[in-house]
Amino acid sequence: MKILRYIPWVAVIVFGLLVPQLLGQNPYYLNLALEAATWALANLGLTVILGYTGQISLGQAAFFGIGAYATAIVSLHTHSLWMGLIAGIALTAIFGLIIGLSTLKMAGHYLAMVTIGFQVLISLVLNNWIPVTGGPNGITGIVRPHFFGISMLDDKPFLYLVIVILMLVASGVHVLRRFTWGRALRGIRENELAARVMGVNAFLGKAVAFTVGAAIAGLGGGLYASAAMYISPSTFNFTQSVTFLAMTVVGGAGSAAGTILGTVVLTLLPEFLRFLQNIYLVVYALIVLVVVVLLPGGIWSTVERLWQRIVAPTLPSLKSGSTPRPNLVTAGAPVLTLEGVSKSFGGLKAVDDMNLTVLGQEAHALVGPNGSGKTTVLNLISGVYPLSSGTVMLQESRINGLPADRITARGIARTFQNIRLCKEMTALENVMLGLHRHRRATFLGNMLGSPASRREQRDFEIRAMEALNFVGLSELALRPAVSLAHGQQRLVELARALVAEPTVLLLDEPAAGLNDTETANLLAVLNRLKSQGTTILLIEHDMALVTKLADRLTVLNFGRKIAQGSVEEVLKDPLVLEAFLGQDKEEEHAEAGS
Ligand SMILES: Nc1ncnc2c1ncn2[C@@H]1O[C@H](COP(=O)(O)OP(=O)(O)OP(=O)(O)O)[C@@H](O)[C@H]1O
Repeated sequence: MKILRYIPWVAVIVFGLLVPQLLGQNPYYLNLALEAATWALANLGLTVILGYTGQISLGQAAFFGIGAYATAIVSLHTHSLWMGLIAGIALTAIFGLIIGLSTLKMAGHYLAMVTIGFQVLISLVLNNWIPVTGGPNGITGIVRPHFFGISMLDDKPFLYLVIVILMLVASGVHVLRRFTWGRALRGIRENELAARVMGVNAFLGKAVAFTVGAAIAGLGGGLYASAAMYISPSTFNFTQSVTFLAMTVVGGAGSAAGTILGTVVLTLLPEFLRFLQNIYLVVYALIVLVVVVLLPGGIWSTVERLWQRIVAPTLPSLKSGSTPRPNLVTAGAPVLTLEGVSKSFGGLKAVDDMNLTVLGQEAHALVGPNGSGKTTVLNLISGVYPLSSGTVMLQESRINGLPADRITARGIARTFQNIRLCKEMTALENVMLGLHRHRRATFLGNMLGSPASRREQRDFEIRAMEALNFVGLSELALRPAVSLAHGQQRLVELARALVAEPTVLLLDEPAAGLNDTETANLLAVLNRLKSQGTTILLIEHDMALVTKLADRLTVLNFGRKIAQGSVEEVLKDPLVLEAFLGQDKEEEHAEAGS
């Protein structure tokens, strides 16, 4: 029932608006609620950075602090909290962007170290830049606004204001997750290389995630400063950053609702544990650990799973008869040209002076013994590796030297030998990621749930369903990729490449690991693609499949091209026979020896 889907929204809004009423006039609880609501904003920033994009930030309290101080200082000078908030958001966004830019060179633990360093630096500045920050004494007398003529000096109306702002930001973060940019960020988290090859500029995505995540924390910090009317550096230290991280992870970093839940739970927990006096921190830490270990997706992921059992998501509709269309090029015209392409890894020449021309609408197979450089050729074409020398032309334009996402945008799409799907995302979402290069809606539009974002979402859903239907998997569209069989995962990858409407489709051993039935099914799909005029460059060890599909064949051995031509011609070539027979003999020896 569609109406059931709105119940969580209504429940959240009613609960949020009831909280100030339920707390009555108790100043302690009102303060606690104000604190939790502003912390929840800092944590929503972390949802975008960590939960969606998978980037560790241990400096969220620094962003929160920069927002608080900038808001306090500017609002004290201008007597306007709104001016203060704008300054706070802008300044934290700039700092967020700077940290985000460091992701070009840093990832994982190194990035975590950068954010810790940033946190420590900001704490030092807040403590020691006394003329501006007031040093350890902090800043007092921070203004509270008038809003539509209502004074916010009382905690209760101010709490209402903060809760409304929190809900607006939370709904922005929530809807971002399902639209194009949110999907791209999640793609970066789950499989950055796959996302890049599907046309996502991962560096830009991470920089934007940090900028937006920091700006949201800055907003939270500004509201915190106004709520407390007094700030000092001790509120924005490393311990607070760790607390923010714990709140986000315990609730569920991957969703806005989980983040708010985690913030509420870990704000209230110390209150419930006060009776334990000295050992309450130990118990607090144990509870956090237990939740993190037992519920890796956070408390909310369990709630979400239960909810999906009650309200099962419905399959998007399919337009009958439509199929993904390749970007057609003239049959027989050169489409993809490699000239003098070489790639060395240290002393090893994996590809050596390779020349290759793929013609329009042909299926061209690249074969050769193990380690002969086939996958490296595909990696060079798709921008995964830079070339050591040579050029790669797609029709008239040179594509080597471009980043992978721009090469995809020019018309190259590929699959991988070792399947690279975003495993926690559904098959449908994985395929929709392949449509990233066709996006129109902006990041902000996605967060605001703009009509353009909604239209794009519907259009992408239909196109992705068509592609899944084309490979025979539309019924499994809503299953997480990780739950699909190996052969099905290969077809999802193929569907993901098809929706990009490539000029040239690169397939790296699509039949690897498939049984006979799955291989026959794959061959039928590839033959249908061929009959539509798709230009295909394929690596494959299954020579039966190659013989049935390929128009021409190029053979590599030790990184060098040793033969090229029609399948029949090439398979009679003595050099080719020697290369393959040599390999067979090696394999026989190996088997005899084992
Ligand atoms: N990133 C890398 N770093 C170092 N060496 C590499 C790298 N990628 C490939 N190589 C080496 O380059 C050579 C060619 O590897 P490549 O994977 O292109 O061969 P292949 O023909 O695709 O093999 P297979 O059929 O087994 O997949 C191999 O010796 C491999 O070890």
